[in-house]
Amino acid sequence: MAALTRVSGSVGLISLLNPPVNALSAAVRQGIVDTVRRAVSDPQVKSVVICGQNGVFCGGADIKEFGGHMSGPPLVPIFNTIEAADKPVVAAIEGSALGGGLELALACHYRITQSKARLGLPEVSLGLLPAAGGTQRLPRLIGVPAALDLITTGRHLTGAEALKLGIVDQVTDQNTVEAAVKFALSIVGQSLESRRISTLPCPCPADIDAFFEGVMQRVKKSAHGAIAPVACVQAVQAAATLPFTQGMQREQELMATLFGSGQARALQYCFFSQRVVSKWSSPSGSRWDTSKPKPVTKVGVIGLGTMGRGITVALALAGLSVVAVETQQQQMMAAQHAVSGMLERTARRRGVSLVGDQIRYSVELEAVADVELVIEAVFEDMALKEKLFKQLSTLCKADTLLCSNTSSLDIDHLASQTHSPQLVVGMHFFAPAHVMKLLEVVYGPRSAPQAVATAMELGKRMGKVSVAVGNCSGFVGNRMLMPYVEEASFLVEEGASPEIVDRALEEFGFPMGVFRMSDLSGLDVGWKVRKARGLVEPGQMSRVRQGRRYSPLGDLLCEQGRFGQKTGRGWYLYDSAGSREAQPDPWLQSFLEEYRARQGLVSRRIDSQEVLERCLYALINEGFNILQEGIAAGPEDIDMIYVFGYGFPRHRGGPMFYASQVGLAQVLQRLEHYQQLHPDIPHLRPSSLLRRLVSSGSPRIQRWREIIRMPHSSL
Ligand SMILES: CC(C)(COP(=O)(O)OP(=O)(O)OC[C@H]1O[C@@H](n2cnc3c(N)ncnc32)[C@H](O)[C@@H]1OP(=O)(O)O)[C@@H](O)C(=O)NCCC(=O)NCCSC(=O)C[C@@H](O)CCCCCCCCCCCCC(=O)O
Ligand SMILES: NC(=O)c1ccc[n+]([C@@H]2O[C@H](COP(=O)([O-])OP(=O)(O)OC[C@H]3O[C@@H](n4cnc5c(N)ncnc54)[C@H](O)[C@@H]3O)[C@@H](O)[C@H]2O)c1
Repeated sequence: MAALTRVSGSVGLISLLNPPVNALSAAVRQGIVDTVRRAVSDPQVKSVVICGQNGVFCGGADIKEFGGHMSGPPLVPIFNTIEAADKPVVAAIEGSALGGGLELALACHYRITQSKARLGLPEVSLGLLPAAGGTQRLPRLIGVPAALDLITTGRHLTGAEALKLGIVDQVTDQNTVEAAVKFALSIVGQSLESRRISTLPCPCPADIDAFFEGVMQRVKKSAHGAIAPVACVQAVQAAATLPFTQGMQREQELMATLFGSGQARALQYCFFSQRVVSKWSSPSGSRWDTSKPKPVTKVGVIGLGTMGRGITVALALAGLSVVAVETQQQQMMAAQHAVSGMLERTARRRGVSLVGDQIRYSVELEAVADVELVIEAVFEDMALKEKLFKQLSTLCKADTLLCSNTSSLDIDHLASQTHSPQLVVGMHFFAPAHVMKLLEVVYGPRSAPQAVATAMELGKRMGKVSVAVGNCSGFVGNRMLMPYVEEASFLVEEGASPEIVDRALEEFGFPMGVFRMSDLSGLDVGWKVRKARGLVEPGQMSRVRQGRRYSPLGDLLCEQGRFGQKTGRGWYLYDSAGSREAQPDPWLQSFLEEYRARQGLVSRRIDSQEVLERCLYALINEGFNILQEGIAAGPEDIDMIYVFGYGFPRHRGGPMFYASQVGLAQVLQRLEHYQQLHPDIPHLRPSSLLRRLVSSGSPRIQRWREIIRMPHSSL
């Protein structure tokens, strides 16, 4: 899995071969040991170049090996041997040098890279740290602050950025291996003393203790309970304060604490799930590998409110031409201004040039007549959308895909308004649409495989994690959110405060609890939806609606004009309208006391365990219903939707993975317990799929799809 050839007379060229990313599997590691030994002992070899075949240097350790028994030679001694070699070793980096791949390059004496190659130490995103010397060599090479940034965020750099930071010695736009071989020939016989990074002193900031204290505080705050970023800081601190050998020992100790952790398992599950969801399939049998996307270069966006603006920016940044239509003149002007601002800021942050001239604005719907795909983002009003889809179906080209950004309305019904229902799918973006990574692609029974494939491909071009899901009210994400939010309100009726509920969820790892989140997005949004569903009875306090338990608390707050941050009060109090600093509101406390008294509710103490169980198990239970109905193809789809769209802590793997870690039998038992206490709450009734999985012995999450597909008795 690694080959040695002699090129240009005296250069030993070692090529890693393990497609697609030359991951450092046991066989590759053994290959490196053997080829390095041969190259070093061959008198005809004067210098060495290490490269990867097929245009990729190395994607790091083989993550698939982490789940099982690790065999084969370990990386640390291999890299130490390379660094200690008395012949110059040059890394020729094409494609990617990530994780162990970059650590291999850091053990070499020189690094030459393609300008567009991706370099980085992304182990933290897998719940690990760079444990083949990365935490000790990188700070010695580029200094502590820059190394900390890369190691604690895991972000990737381009070759050009890596050159600026001093990680590589040369960047080329020519053939990288040829450039490296030429370079290797030119340095034969030169001293390697200053090229062995492990022997260099570690450049440190002045007051090192205060510096690390500050860094640790910042990292802990943004980690939301993830342990790997904290361990990364500790490892770099060891590089800054200890000799290399002791630092390496500390790196290994810290890695040992992370390696078998539940968080590492969850994060590695997320890595593979993100790839699993791109391989979509639908119950009708259409699949990613048999459905060819239609080429799309020009897209129409209808409605330039909150969502339409972000979608326009996302499309333009992906290099597509956009025709943006808004009927309200004033909105149009505001939208043009907002889109330019978003583009400028994003372009500046990404270091790319502006792409605003690809957008054409119009107040006439006819402007989209020649686009290949339309994304509708007008008000959430079925009558309005029906009319629009009828018009679009007539005025667009016969093969134009018509997509809706609706958050909950029936995609099949919209499709039925058009001449070609097979060309209609949902493209459900999340706000802000140019930032949020999630895209739910909603197919109906009549959607053509090509329509789904095209929407999925377009999502990918915009850098989204696209998940294909079936059509139902709220699709996957919002449907599961409903029981979660409802449970939170029930808990407040029963005696909790919004602060108690939010604190428990934030300690679990959500960036915001239910109530802070509702205040941010606006209480009126849910109010409108409940009104449309006929659930709102103005001024009424009844706790049963449409035959099931209902909490009117949100409606009562809206009736008081409390819409959240935008009005300066909602579940919390804010200094002023638009302010973000949430304070507990004494008014709300007395309002709740009065409410409970009028309802005859006796307030009780509610602890964080109950908050987590009631909110999360209700959400998870709905996830099982969704899987059972085939709305999501597998647990990975649900988990990626929650991680990328709803802030579910990635280090918990998503709701379904979390349930598998808690134990399905335990989740079932607690749901049964709460259902007995609250028989009027239907979403606490355990899903029959959950029961089936438990009676099948609670198999690993990777096996759930088999059980879901198995025919079963409905008794
Ligand atoms: C490389 C990429 C950027 C390429 O992206 P692209 O879009 O082109 O392709 P895909 O992402 O679709 O990938 C294609 C295909 O390849 C699979 N794959 C990718 N990378 C890997 C990998 N590293 N390992 C395995 N498989 C990989 C991917 O799954 C796709 O296949 P699929 O079938 O799913 O379609 C991009 O792929 C990417 O970003 N890859 C990951 C890069 C990364 O994160 N690298 C870091 C890996 S971790 C690492 O390197 C650790 C090192 O620091 C070494 C540490 C040594 C530790 C050894 C263990 C010590 C244990 C000590 C504990 C002791 C405990 C005790 O004492 O008990
Ligand atoms: N806001 C969110 O967080 C969010 C998230 C996901 C999905 N959505 C969905 O996206 C859609 C739009 O939501 P929004 O929050 O951007 O709404 P919005 O009220 O901010 O904007 C809607 C825009 O559509 C325009 N419009 C109305 N009728 C039109 C027509 N016939 N032709 C052209 N423009 C027209 C309005 O003037 C307005 O500018 C809704 O279906 C909503 O459910 C919203």
